[in-house]
Amino acid sequence: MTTAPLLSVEDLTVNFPIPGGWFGGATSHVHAVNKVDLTIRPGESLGIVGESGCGKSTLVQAIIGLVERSSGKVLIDGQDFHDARGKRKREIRQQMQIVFQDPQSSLDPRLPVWRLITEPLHVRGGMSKAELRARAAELAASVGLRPEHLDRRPHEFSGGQRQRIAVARAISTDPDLLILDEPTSALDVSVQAQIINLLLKLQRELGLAYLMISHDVSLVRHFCDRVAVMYLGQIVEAGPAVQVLDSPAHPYTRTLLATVPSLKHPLPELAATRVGELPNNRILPTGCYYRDRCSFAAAGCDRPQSLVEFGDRTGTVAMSPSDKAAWPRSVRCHRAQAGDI
Ligand SMILES: Nc1ncnc2c1ncn2[C@@H]1O[C@H](COP(=O)(O)OP(=O)(O)OP(=O)(O)O)[C@@H](O)[C@H]1O
Repeated sequence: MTTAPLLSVEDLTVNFPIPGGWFGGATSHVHAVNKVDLTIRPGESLGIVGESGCGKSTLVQAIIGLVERSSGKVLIDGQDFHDARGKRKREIRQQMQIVFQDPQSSLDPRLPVWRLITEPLHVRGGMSKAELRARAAELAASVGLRPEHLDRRPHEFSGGQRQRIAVARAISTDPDLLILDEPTSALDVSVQAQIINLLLKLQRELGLAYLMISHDVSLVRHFCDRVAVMYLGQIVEAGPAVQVLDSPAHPYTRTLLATVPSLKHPLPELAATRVGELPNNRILPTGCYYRDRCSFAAAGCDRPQSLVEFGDRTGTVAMSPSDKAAWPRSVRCHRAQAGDI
């Protein structure tokens, strides 16, 4: 049995114009997100990993409508929320909420906790102050805050508690999907696990789907069902998190993982990068975007590479018999597809 996707992203592209031309026009563009396709089913969690500047934040901000897409579609339950208008647009938008990295800057310091938590409901309208307070108390309890916290201001809380407030606010509209933008990276290590456990508990209780971006590959392996690896605005490899992160296929994924000492790798030689930094994303390379940095580059890499499903490198389908067994692995590298590397 397969479940229809909750979120479908099709061919999503975001180019930022760089002003400087005649009369203030754009002379060139930053190609931040390049033709990304992804899906998330109800209750599933997808992690996006990749080095700084690869386009993770822009991708999720384009999905939720915080940055303008240049082309492509974002469908929630089959409906494109960018094309919807008025009340319908707000309804679709409320199915997705975002939790940012830094709770300090995402919470208005002037408001008490009960108002912060119920801000999205306040904006939606139709609830009395007493109803909002009652809902705030329920939400606070579900994230581990106490009733006496409701009248305090954000500065009276620790970083971990502030992130609990941000999570309570994000779930206030009963969304189906939470976007988690590095949700624990601004927190002390001792507190990170508490927030992750809270998110896992809420996922079990509320059936939430998560789209998480993170630099922390070990966290993504632990937290997410599936992972997509981004390089220069493209997804270069995707599949079940454990399989992709334990036996990476794309040379870039191997390089990324070679910098994570806590992961165990079955491959003897992981690092596949010869030289260099993330290339200039104002002028996209022809052919494989990773070609100039890849020690496996060969004939054929100068042609554009497609993200193609391929056989499981470990030879097992790990998650049978659940729906998750249907997850394909895919890679954007013709040499990996052919089993050459
Ligand atoms: N508003 C903007 N105008 C121009 N370029 C931008 C803008 N926002 C992001 N970029 C560029 O788009 C590219 C992708 O940036 P983005 O922040 O999405 O990457 P990231 O993978 O999230 O990085 P990090 O992990 O450091 O947050 C970068 O080259 C960045 O400089």
